[in-house]
Amino acid sequence: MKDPAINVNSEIGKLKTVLLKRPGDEIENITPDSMEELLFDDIPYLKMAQKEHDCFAETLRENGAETLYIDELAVEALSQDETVKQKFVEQYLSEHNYGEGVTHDILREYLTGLTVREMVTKLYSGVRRNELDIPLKDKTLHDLAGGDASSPFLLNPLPNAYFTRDPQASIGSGLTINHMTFKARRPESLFTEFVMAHHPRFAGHVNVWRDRNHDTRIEGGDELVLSDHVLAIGISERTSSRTIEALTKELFTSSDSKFDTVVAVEIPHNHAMMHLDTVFTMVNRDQFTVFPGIMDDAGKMNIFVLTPDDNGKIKMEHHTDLTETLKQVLHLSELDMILTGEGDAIVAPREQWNDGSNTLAIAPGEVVTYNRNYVSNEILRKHGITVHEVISSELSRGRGGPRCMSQPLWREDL
Ligand SMILES: NC(=O)NCCC[C@H](N)C(=O)O
Repeated sequence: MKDPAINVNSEIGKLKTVLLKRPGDEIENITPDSMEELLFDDIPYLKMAQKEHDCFAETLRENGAETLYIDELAVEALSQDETVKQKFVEQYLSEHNYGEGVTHDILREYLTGLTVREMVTKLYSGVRRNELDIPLKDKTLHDLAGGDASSPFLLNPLPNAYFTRDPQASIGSGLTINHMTFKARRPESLFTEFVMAHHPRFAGHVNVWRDRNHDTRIEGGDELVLSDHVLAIGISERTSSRTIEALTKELFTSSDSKFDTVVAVEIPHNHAMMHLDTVFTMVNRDQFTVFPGIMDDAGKMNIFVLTPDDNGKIKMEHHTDLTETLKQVLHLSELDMILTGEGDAIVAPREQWNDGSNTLAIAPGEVVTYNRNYVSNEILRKHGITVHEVISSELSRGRGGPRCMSQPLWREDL
């Protein structure tokens, strides 16, 4: 790939460019009734969430990272050409089961009548049923009866969009554009698809290792780039073993990829630990954070190391010790595994719930974390890590931390 627009060969190389989404009106469209379906445990106070997010973004900029916003990139990509905008709207509607009919036509007319910026903002925040005037005689059974019709939205809001880690994942000179697990998040990666295909900064400059047009699931919170040839991928609530196998095959066979080892790590399937990065992150060349709750009482877990064999197939080894496995694949003689909340029976799960394990490395040994996880932050400092704390009362209500809120697009190579 000539002039790649993405360069991510580690979890810890100095962060130079990162993709974000500032929380917007989509947060105001969460209600107690829709909260669970929208994957929130509470309703954040938007003004404060925005202040906190601005503080996060400012911390990244102060430390040398360029911040790009996915909605801005989408506006630029969809403004390239009227046909791109039309194609995007058609696909967005068809993925919401408005393939044809009066509601489809009214929504299409409404959305394409907006400026591209208004349209993008609107799609993130959602379109309410009462915003559009659909005459009763034109309503279909789908508009009137049960199911979806009981929702106040024709197009649901996308309140999880500020977790930019998940709809895609940068790996080497490319990315995966993800088929996400829950309906509430699936539209998010359509924005990525159009940005990568039509934005002048990215079009023709990224390898797409796997696109979103698959039935099997994967999310970026499960995809960790441990080195320029080793990936860790969570087998989780959100990422299936079938996807991991297919992605591994693609990475092992593509001439643009240097990856030759995939460490598939099985984690519990639940909302507190929905992705690998909610329980395990890399903070330095030989230092990691881990939430001990992912292991059994003997400290064991299921880990599968995938490598190419001599016949162009994939061979697999079963391991049970995370530290030993990492030492082996990363060729380290020693490794420092830092326990979230120091492994305390109360502090560790409390801080993990508010993303105490979800650190974002901005350079080797330098991380951004939520200030509320003060025990884990102190432990990190004791282990020699530089910690930049950001305010976090409202952002954490969406169950994601600094790593979840950021998609690195460029890191300096180590
Ligand atoms: N990488 C991450 O762990 N992202 C956090 C995503 C939280 C969001 N509410 C979700 O359930 O998808």
